Amino acid sequence: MTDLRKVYRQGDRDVVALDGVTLSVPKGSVHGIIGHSGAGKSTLVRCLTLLDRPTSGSVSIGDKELSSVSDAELRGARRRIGMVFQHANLLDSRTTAQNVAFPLELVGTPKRETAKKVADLLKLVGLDRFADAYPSQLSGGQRQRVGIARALATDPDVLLCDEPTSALDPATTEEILDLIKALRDRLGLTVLIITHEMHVVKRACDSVSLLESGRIVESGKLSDVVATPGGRLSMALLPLPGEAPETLPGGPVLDLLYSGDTAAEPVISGIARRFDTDVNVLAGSVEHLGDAQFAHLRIQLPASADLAAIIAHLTANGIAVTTKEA
Ligand SMILES: Nc1ncnc2c1ncn2[C@@H]1O[C@H](COP(=O)(O)OP(=O)(O)OP(=O)(O)O)[C@@H](O)[C@H]1O
Repeated sequence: MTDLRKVYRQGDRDVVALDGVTLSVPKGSVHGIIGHSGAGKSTLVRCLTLLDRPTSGSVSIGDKELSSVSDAELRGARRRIGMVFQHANLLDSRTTAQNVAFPLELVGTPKRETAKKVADLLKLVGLDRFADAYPSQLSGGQRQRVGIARALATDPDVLLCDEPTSALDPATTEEILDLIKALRDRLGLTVLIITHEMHVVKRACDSVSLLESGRIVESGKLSDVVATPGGRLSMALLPLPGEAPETLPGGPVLDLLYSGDTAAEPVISGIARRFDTDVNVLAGSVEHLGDAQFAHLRIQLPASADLAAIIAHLTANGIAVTTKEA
């Protein structure tokens, strides 16, 4: 999407819901868009699914621009994006198989082809034994699996997931996110997950954008944004406990941010030995993101420590250091 703007007219004033959103998601990757209520997530979903026309800017998949297609081409263009909703939005009077078949019926797919496709999709999402069950007989996680199978029925290039796990318990959330990643691997899908929950981003995404007041204010690979000292996403991905003190009498307080390779080194004992000093760990957070481990530590050194030399040593070892107190 390029320079996407959406302005709503409300009475006599304009509400800018999207204010120049530009984002390119590589094919086959899972990208999270995270934002608080009112950030513009729903508007973005509506513009991406072509339910709403952006005021300006464009949406493309591959080299096909979707936002400027004629009304006649709209249905075909929409099929390139499979949509997964917070609540699976299944038709209660239809069985699992009939729900998945629904988008195929809409485009007039022959019955035999539909039956084969539905059987394949149900297998793919692990629901082949539930083909004849009705939504009321399924758990929330199973219903969401049906929703995902239905979204895949028209062989989309992109899976757009709007708060796909917000209505699920933590264990089911993990199952569904793992399924989405497995489907990406298997089908080469490009996945966009719109969410307000950071754990969804941690679990499922390769890259992430922070949407705020209709703008993307930070964006990048998870491993890059987490390693940006002071970055909003970094602090949200690797938070320190709320009560961690920023200043303390007795000596300087430092925040250290480091990743996988460096995390293998014993950073704290390394400083203690090398500089013959005490190191007080005030707070810490360690996360596995993708294949790598990231750590965020807040430490305090004695007033007598050689601060400049310690910071130079840490920086030389690839550790980002922020001084909380001079
Ligand atoms: N149809 C509309 N008419 C006028 N203003 C709108 C309309 N839709 C959205 N807005 C405004 O655009 C801004 C973004 O809203 P949007 O619903 O996209 O945010 P959101 O991030 O999805 O929030 P939530 O998670 O609460 O749904 C808000 O200020 C909202 O009031």
